[in-house]
Amino acid sequence: MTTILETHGLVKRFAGLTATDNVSFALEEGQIHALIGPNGAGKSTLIHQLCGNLLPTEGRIMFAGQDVTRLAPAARVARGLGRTFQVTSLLGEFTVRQNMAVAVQARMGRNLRILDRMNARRDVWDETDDLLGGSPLGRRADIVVDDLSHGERKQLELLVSLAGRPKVLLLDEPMAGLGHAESQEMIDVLKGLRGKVTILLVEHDMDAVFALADRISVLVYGRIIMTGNAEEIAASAEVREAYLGNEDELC
Ligand SMILES: Nc1ncnc2c1ncn2[C@@H]1O[C@H](COP(=O)(O)OP(=O)(O)OP(=O)(O)O)[C@@H](O)[C@H]1O
Repeated sequence: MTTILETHGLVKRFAGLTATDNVSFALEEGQIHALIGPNGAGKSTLIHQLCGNLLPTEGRIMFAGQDVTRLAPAARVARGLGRTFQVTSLLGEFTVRQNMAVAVQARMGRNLRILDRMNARRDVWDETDDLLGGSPLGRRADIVVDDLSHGERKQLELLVSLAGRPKVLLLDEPMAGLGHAESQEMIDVLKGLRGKVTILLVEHDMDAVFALADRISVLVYGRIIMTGNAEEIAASAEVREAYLGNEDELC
């Protein structure tokens, strides 16, 4: 297995609080690796350091064999470290298909003053339609974003990220705010990405985590207390202890 993203002794301190406490972990190419932990465990702080929104106090982040610890967020995206909910938000008055085309064109490095000119760009539309064709959103391609449901927007944000052809996708709570049917559809969409893109998934929804993750790391008070597969994590007394009061979450 090849490690694509790893941290070495990562530490993030906020005043007196150590939110990331000597975290060393490895994300293997092709896997879906979930990061779980109780509220306040430091999951978002870790993700923010990986995508470059926060600088670590100590330690190193390696991506595709290179040290990216101090690289700006956009430079990480350009190297293939993608994430959802990034700065580029959806264009509410444009259709799903137009939003996708903008994302595809942005990856191709072309001008973002766009849609009229893009009528001439067959390659942009071809790739857009390929991406949409493999998604449940394909049937909503001509709907404007403002008319999409919350779950459909989340799916579109994911697809927009994929248009950047990331090597690794950092997903921060993709199930948040979704109803049961929408969550199930998102799980299916993410299952379809297995083997195509490496995913680090931060998620509170344990059904989704256990349905998707090849590996799971458990973060508690800023430290990774265990990494293993779903069975190992579910069977761990230490992990159950960490979720005390929420044990049902781990069923
Ligand atoms: N900018 C900040 N300044 C000070 N403290 C912070 C900052 N960001 C996060 N923290 C603290 O760091 C700790 C970890 O927070 P973080 O949001 O990373 O946890 P989390 O695991 O993502 O929580 P949740 O599951 O509730 O989203 C918390 O105690 C939080 O209050």
